[in-house]
Amino acid sequence: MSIKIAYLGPAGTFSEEAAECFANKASLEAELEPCATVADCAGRAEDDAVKYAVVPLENSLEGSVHATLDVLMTSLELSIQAELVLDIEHNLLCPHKEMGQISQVYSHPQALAQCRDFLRQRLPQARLVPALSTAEAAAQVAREQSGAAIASKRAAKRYGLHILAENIQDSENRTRFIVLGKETPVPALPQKASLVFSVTNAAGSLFRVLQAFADHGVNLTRIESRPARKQLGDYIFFVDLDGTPDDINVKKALRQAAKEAVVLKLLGSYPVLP
Ligand SMILES: O=C(O)C(=O)Cc1ccccc1
Repeated sequence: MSIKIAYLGPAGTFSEEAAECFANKASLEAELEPCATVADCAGRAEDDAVKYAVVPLENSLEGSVHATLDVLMTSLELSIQAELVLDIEHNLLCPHKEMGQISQVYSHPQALAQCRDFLRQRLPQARLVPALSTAEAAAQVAREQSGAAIASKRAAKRYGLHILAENIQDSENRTRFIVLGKETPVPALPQKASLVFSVTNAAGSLFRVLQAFADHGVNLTRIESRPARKQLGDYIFFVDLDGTPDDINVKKALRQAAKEAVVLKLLGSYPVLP
């Protein structure tokens, strides 16, 4: 039986590639459903219209995708089911072949930022215009027959655009995608877990939460702060760690950390897909 997977669309995005990759690795027969925003993707999974939502979380050059952190922070039902990392190659796509005529470059804000050096050197005069996704930018450029888009080669093919420059990202460019859903994933090696917490605004409060992981020898692989969206200076913290809450040391560390934090929520414990 085929299941549905939502991804940040339209067709031709890196999220579509990640969703295909996840379906293959998990041997799922899947129907992929494009959504306009990360929040829409998560909403489809929350409403049970799809089983999974595949969204970008973090990029090696540009850091976190805030829309995804916001979904993780607010969603009560979704947890992280799996993660996968993709190499991202960006290209400059255009309806014509003249680099000199480009006055606007459209793309997802992360893609524009990942190609900053190229844009500064080769198109210093161009206005950079954010789009909902790289493929949405390609579709718009094809529709309007003006400007250029930063997107994949598969988007170039799909929307009938010329590739004016290949491989234009600043340096090694990898993106971590997560699979959101309502299931409790079946343990497989290696495992990671993600959590979010807040602390009081007092000396040592963050230190004491982190100390819990150090005390029990749990390796943290990422820490990220985001505004708590209450008042200026209030933050929440996202942490990833090696292991699962089934590991005794992780369990103890989480119990100790939860005592020190104001709130602490587990976002999922999941396999890292090779
Ligand atoms: O816009 C896309 O294609 C996405 O899937 C989001 C994104 C943008 C830039 C790098 C990786 C993912």
